[in-house]
Amino acid sequence: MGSPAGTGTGTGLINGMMGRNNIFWHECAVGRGDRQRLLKQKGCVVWITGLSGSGKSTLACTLDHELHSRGKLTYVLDGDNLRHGLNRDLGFSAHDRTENIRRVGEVAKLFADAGLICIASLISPYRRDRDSCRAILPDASFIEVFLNMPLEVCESRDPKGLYKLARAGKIKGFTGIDDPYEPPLNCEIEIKQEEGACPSPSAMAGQVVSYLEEKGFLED
Ligand SMILES: Nc1ncnc2c1ncn2[C@@H]1O[C@H](COP(=O)(O)OS(=O)(=O)O)[C@@H](OP(=O)(O)O)[C@H]1O
Ligand SMILES: Nc1ncnc2c1ncn2[C@@H]1O[C@H](COP(=O)(O)OP(=O)(O)O)[C@@H](O)[C@H]1O
Repeated sequence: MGSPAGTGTGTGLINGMMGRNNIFWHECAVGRGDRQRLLKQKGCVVWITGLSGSGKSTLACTLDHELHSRGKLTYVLDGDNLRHGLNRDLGFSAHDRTENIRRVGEVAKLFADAGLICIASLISPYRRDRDSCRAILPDASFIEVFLNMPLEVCESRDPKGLYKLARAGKIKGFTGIDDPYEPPLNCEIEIKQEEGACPSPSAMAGQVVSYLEEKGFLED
């Protein structure tokens, strides 16, 4: 299943489909289904979006640990971390954020095709960019998780002191302060405060694990 739409024939080149600029798609005999059977799980992308300080990295790592302890193969793509390497040339303009999300979406797609449960945690403030990532994944294998924490909560946490700098005008274009965040309209999972309290990291991860179990991603 190595073709662009995940529907390859398993033999040789698929002419026409990717024949753009004389570049063709090459199919291998071992496909996504074979890898999934080996791993006893289904490849997918858990895409965590939310404001800085909403708990994206905390959820990603807690979920990673929980799935790993259940014998599942996972990999975390964290926005902050990727900006040290793959995306080190990008800043925080709308154009650069879009390119950031496009690249991470493509990498996440490869991990999912490899059969892994890929956990991506990025602010990803633009709906259109998240939807573009969803569009390149096979049906239902893009799971958007909205960490819906109020700005006041995120700002009061401020573990890196960035909100303080943004309020002081020392960082320009900070998401939620003077740069936009577009909440999802149709996400698979929303994590929010209950009676004014944020769920614990293990409760947040539990919500995602339940979804993955229910939809059959934790078996082949
Ligand atoms: N201007 C501005 N706006 C938002 N965030 C900023 C900014 N400058 C630096 N940072 C730090 O970068 C982290 C977000 O990187 P992402 O790759 O997730 O951002 S984005 O998806 O491209 O919007 C973000 O990490 P998290 O706090 O983990 O979200 C910040 O630490
Ligand atoms: N569910 C939670 N309950 C309480 N504090 C949390 C929770 N999730 C994250 N935090 C704390 O909030 C801060 C920001 O979390 P982090 O995961 O770094 O957010 P993000 O990756 O979205 O910037 C950290 O200090 C973290 O310990």
